[in-house]
Amino acid sequence: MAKRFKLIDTAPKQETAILVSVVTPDITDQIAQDYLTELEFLVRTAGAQTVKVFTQKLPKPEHATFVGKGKLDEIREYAEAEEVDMIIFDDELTPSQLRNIERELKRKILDRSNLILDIFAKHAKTAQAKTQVELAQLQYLYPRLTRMWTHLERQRGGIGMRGPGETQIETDRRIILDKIALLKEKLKAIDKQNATQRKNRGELIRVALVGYTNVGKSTILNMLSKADVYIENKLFATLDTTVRKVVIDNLPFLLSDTVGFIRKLPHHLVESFKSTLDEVREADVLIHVVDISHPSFEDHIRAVNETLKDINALDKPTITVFNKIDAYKPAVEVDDNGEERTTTLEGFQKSWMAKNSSPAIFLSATNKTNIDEFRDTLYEIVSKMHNARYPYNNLLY
Ligand SMILES: Nc1nc2c(ncn2[C@@H]2O[C@H](COP(=O)(O)OP(=O)(O)OP(=O)(O)O)[C@@H](O)[C@H]2O)c(=O)[nH]1
Repeated sequence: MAKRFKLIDTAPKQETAILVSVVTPDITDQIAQDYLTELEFLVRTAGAQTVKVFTQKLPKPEHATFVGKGKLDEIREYAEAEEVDMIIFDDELTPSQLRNIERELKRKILDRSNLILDIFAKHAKTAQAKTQVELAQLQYLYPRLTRMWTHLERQRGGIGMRGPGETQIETDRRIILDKIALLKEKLKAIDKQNATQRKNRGELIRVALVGYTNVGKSTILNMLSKADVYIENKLFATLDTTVRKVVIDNLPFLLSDTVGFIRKLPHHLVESFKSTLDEVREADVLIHVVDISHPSFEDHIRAVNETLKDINALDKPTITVFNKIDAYKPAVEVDDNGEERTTTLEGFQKSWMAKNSSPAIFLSATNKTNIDEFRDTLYEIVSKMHNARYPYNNLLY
């Protein structure tokens, strides 16, 4: 008798997610929409699929449950009917909000911080990035420990790990605090090692690429150094600082790529990634890359400048590179009289130049448009610095 085989689908099922955000009066609808689009991109980068978005306008997020009771019921009904795997909130939830929401919705609950940490964990490659992510994860976990202890106990081998007179939670708190202290020590040692490495690289002029995530920094680094840097249309493809020696017309300098910036970055993450930004802090010149095809690129510029200000790097000589001009879409705005105003690329360029004195280049790394102009500008700035540093030996390598 012929055997009948049943085909079994072995491909892992993509997890589905509902996104939830609160729109407060201090942000415009456009910004609220932009945050959601960004969250959806984060979800995709993490490997899940967004199936529904819930938003609620509130003066501020509800203290106990982030959104109101009615909205929570709506979310629960939808999640149950459609069997959605997880609900993701667009802000960092407090430990008690997380507990309350979990009790109500009985599903996996994540927040923006969680999601970013997860993506960072996947992308971390060097010891430094891995240590930084682990530290941030533990700092996130510590105040939310109540529901996590069983997991930790299991990880540590369960019974027998407890100190004298400690409850399980206390044991886990101790485990976490010990681990946090250990990771901080490890990071300090790595930082020291990196500082020595930076010193040993000699006195070449140092240029750092900075910018919002996914703007094309790695593509530009590649283009200039012909290095094979990992490029992907995902957020935070670059977590580790990459440094390349670049030579333009006999002029050598160092070029580094750093972690992309993002709004609403979890506080712990900013803290633990501060040392990654040493490369930026110690650079002589910054190349601030902007994705001009993004509808909120001006907001991104502000977010990056705020971080630069935080690390005292805002006053460094900077070239602003408006990348992706091939994909620029003229912005249409309605003015106070109800008239539509279209900002063309040329129009924006003119108004930017009128307001800013530092060099700005409009280019497309993909189509190689205006690359020579960019190289020339970079050469001019770096060579001036190089010559000032080595007045008697211009061609020092
Ligand atoms: N249309 C267009 N896309 C570009 C251009 N330059 C880069 N990209 C695309 O933008 C995406 C992100 O590029 P990356 O170079 O990885 O960006 P990044 O800023 O290093 O990203 P992070 O490491 O995530 O911060 C990729 O899909 C690139 O192919 C450009 O000039 N035009």
